[in-house]
Amino acid sequence: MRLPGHPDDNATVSLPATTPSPGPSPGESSYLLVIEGGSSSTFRLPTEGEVVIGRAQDAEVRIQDGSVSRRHALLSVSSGEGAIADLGSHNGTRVNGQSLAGATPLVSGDVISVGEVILVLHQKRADTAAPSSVLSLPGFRQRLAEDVARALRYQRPSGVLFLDGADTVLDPPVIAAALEAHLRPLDACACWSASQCVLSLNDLEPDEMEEVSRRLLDHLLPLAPRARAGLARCPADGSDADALLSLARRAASAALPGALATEAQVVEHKRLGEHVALIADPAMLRLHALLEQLAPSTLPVLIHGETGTGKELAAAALHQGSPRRGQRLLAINCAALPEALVESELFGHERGAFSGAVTAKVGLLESAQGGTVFLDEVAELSLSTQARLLRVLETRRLTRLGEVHERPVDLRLVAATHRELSAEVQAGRFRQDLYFRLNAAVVHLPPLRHRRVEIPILARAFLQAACEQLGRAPLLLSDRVMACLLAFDWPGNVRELKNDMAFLAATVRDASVEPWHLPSKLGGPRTPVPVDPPVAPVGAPPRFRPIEEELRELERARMVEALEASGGVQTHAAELLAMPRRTFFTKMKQYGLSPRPPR
Ligand SMILES: Nc1ncnc2c1ncn2[C@@H]1O[C@H](COP(=O)(O)OP(=O)(O)OP(=O)(O)O)[C@@H](O)[C@H]1O
Repeated sequence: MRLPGHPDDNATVSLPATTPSPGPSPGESSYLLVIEGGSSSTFRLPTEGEVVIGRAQDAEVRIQDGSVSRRHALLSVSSGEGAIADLGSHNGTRVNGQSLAGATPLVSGDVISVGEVILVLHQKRADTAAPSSVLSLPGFRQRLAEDVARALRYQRPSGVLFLDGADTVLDPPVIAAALEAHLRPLDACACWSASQCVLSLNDLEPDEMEEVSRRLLDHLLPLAPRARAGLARCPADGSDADALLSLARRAASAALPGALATEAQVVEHKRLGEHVALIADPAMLRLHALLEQLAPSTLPVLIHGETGTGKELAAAALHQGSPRRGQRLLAINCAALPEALVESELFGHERGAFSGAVTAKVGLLESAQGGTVFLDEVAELSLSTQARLLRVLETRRLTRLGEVHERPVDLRLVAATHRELSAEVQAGRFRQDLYFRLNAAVVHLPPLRHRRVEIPILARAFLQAACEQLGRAPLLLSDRVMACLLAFDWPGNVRELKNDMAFLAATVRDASVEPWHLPSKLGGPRTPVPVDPPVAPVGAPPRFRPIEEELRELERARMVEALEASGGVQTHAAELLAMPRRTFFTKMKQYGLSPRPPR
C-alpha cells in the first residue's frame, strides 16, 4: 500500500542552516529529520503505509543530493513499527552504519544514510498513556547520551535545558501538560526531582536554542512562578552528556527567578593577585574550596598534577587566601636550578664559602621572608638539598652555606610535583621524613582531559585575552573547532591550550576560527594554510609571515620529534637537539609540551 505524502511535507527541501526546520506540530506522529549538507528539514511520516526516499519528482521524501538515487529506499510504517529497504540504489542504504540486507526494522533514533544524506527517525511511541517526549530519568540519560553523540557525529547542535520550578512541585503529568505541547518530537524531557525537570533539545542553532528555552520556561512560569532555567549547548559548552547536564543544572541554580542562564554564569572567576583562575568543573570547585580552607594556616601543602594543570595558580590561591598575601609569593622551579648551585641559590652563602663566592648572597628562601615559597618540581632536588630543606621546615631557621650560625626564617612552603612522591620514597630518591612533612595536606589537580567542561570556557577566555593583547578584533571559535578542542587529550594541559589560543590569535585573519586554521595535532592540515595569499598582486612587494613565528613553529616541531625519539626523557631529547637542558626545559613550558604521553 502506498499512502500519499502530506501535501505540506512533500515540499520538504533543504532549508538554509539558519532557518528553523518547520518540524511537526504538537501531537503529530513520527517523522524523519533529513540532514542534507549543512541544512536540515523534517518529513512527517504516515501512521500506516510506505514512502519512497529519493531524487525522483514523485518521491515522498524528496532529496536533491546527487549521491542519492531517484528511487533510493522505501520506508514502511505498519502498526507504528517502521522498516526500511534499499530499492537497488547506486550508493546503498545504511542503518547506524550497517549496510542493509533486505528490509530492516527501525527504532526511534536510528540513523539512516542514503548516499551522503542522513535521515534520523523519530518515532512516536505507541502507548499513549505517557506522552512520548516525557521519559523516565534513566531513559532520558540514555537518550541524552545518544543525542549528544549524534550531534557531534553529524555536527548538528544540541543542548540540555534544566528547568527548576524552585519551590513548586511539578508532577510529571503537570510537566507533560505544560511542556509536551511545545516540545518537538525530536526533543525529550524527564523529571529530575519533584520540582525540577530536564530536557534534551536537538538540531537547533544557538539563537534558536535560547529562544526555544526561553519559550519553554515561559510555559512553565504560570505553574511555577519562581521557575528558572539553565542551558548548556553541545559542542559549544561541552561534549559529554553528564558534563552538559551538570553545567545546565548549575546554570539554572545561578539564574534569577524567571530567567534563563547559560554557561557564562556558572564560571567562577577567581582573582589571584595578577592572575584570574576560571573554574567551572565540580571537582575544581571542590579543590578551590579546600585551598580556601588550607590557606590561613602555615601547614605545608603538596600539589600533585601533570605539567600545565595550574599548580602555580593553586599555590597563588593558597598565598592570596592567607595573611601573607601582602608579602612575596616566590615561585622556584627546582628542575631549572643549575645543579652545582642549587644549595647556594636556595639557602644563600657567605663570602668565601666556595671558590667563586666573592660576596655574601641572600638565598631565595630567605628573600621570601614573611611570604610564601612555591617549590615546583620538588622531587628533582638532591637528597642533601632535601635534608637542608627539611631542617628549615622543622626549625624555621636557615643556615647559609659557609655560615656557622642559623638565622630565623618565616615561610609558608607550597611544593609541587608531577611525580608520585611515595614511589620516589620507595626508590630511595626522596627522603621519607620530608615526604611525611609535605604530605600533611595534599591536593590533586586533575588533568584538563578529566575536566573537559572547562575546555570551551578556558579556550574562549584565552583567545579573547590573546586578541586583546594583540589589539585585534575578537575571534569566534566555530562549533566544529570546539568539537576538535573537546576531542583532544591536551597532554600539556591548560598551558598547551593557552599557547594554542595565542597561536590562533596571531595567525587567523578571518572573523572565526575554522578547522583548517588549527594545528595538525587538533585535526588541522599537515601543512599550515598560508596566512597571506600565495600570489601577491603584480608589482606589489612579496608578503611574508614573521620569521619569529616560523622559527618558533619549527623549533616546537623538532622538540616534539626529539621527545618522541627519546621516549619522553627530557635530558636525552635536549642532547639530541644539542640544546642546553635548562633552555629545553623552559621552552617545553613555553610551547606547552608534555614530557610524557597522557596516561
Ligand atoms: N583555571 C585556570 N584559569 C585560567 N588560567 C589557568 C587556569 N589553570 C591554569 N591556567 C594558566 O595555564 C598556565 C599554566 O598554569 P600553571 O603554571 O599554574 O601550571 P603548572 O601546573 O604549575 O605547570 P608546570 O607543572 O609546568 O609548572 C598559566 O598561564 C596559568 O595562568
